[in-house]
Amino acid sequence: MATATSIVRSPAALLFAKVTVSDHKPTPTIQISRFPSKRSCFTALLSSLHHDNNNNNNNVISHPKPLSSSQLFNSVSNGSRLRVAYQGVRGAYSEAAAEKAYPNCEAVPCDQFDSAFQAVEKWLVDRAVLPIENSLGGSIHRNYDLLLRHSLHIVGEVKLAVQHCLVANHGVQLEDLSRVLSHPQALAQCENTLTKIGLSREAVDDTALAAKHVALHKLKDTGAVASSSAAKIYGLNILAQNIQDDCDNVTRFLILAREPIIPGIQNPFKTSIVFSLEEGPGVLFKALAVFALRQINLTKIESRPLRNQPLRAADDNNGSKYFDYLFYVDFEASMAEERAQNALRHLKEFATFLRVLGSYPVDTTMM
Ligand SMILES: O=C(O)C(=O)C[C@]1(C(=O)O)C=C[C@@H](O)C=C1
Repeated sequence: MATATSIVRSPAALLFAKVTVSDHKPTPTIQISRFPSKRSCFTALLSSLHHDNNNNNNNVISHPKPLSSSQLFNSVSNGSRLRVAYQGVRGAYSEAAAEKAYPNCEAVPCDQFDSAFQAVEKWLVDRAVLPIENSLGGSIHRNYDLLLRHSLHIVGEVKLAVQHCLVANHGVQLEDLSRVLSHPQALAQCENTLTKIGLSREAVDDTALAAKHVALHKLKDTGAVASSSAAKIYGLNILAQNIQDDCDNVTRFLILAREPIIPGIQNPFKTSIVFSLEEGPGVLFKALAVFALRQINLTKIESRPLRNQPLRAADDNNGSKYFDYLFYVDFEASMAEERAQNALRHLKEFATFLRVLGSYPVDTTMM
């Protein structure tokens, strides 16, 4: 058996972990070991689902189970097809995004976004495909925070048209439903429709997990907002199609890898950066001007709290406090272009922190 041992750097703790990568072992069965505990009323429901998963007592719904952080040391890559981690269970939109990015890949389900980041860092998979923003629901803040906490590189983006269905068990009518389960982003994208129907909403980790739960527990009063492929996988009936509030509902996913790609100039490229600034009048204006001065178009700006020092006293000592922010900016230029290099050199002169997250081809499939 050929094995390769590599040292992988865990940026969060600045620790070094030893990971063994084998290219001959078969892919191990990946199991759920825990569910997040954030949503209290839903915890019992989720743990019953967990129990069902582990007993594997329903062969209609026995699919590979998501990778959790605790299993990351026990799983190996078989070295054949490209392995692409996504968050969710089979039938999630993220799985479809992974398959759109890499049509012949082995899509590997992970229970949390963080597990997908770690799976790449520990060489268990080759890439991760994770949602970053949606045209209706906005940014997926958790992934912005994780991008900084981990040291992966953005090597591409993929845009996916998201068409939600209201799904339920066969024989269940719309008027039988009192609540609906789904991912918070999916619920937000269908806000108006769900309000009109008058259904109460409960959040779960992904849309396909919602469908799976409704099917597994043969629920009669609860439906799910999920994809038509999730309905098919879990044997559910589609009560309504295209229920998102706008028919042009697109989610943008990032493709993450251990190594950056060499930026090109032949195709349209985009670069993602994160930086922080001193407090003061016009500082953000000055930061954004480094791009405007060079005719570089910005496509996205997001601010997130700088977590290790969220509050700072004002210089004038009048007792007021400022929040500290990180600014995430996407701009339309490749790092191979001189104007992009000059812009970042200029920004570095006054930014208190700057990191290039990746320079990668623009997904032009939905333009
Ligand atoms: O729940 C899923 O199916 C996902 O893949 C997650 C997710 C998201 O996080 O935004 C992906 C696409 C849709 O916007 C809705 C949910």
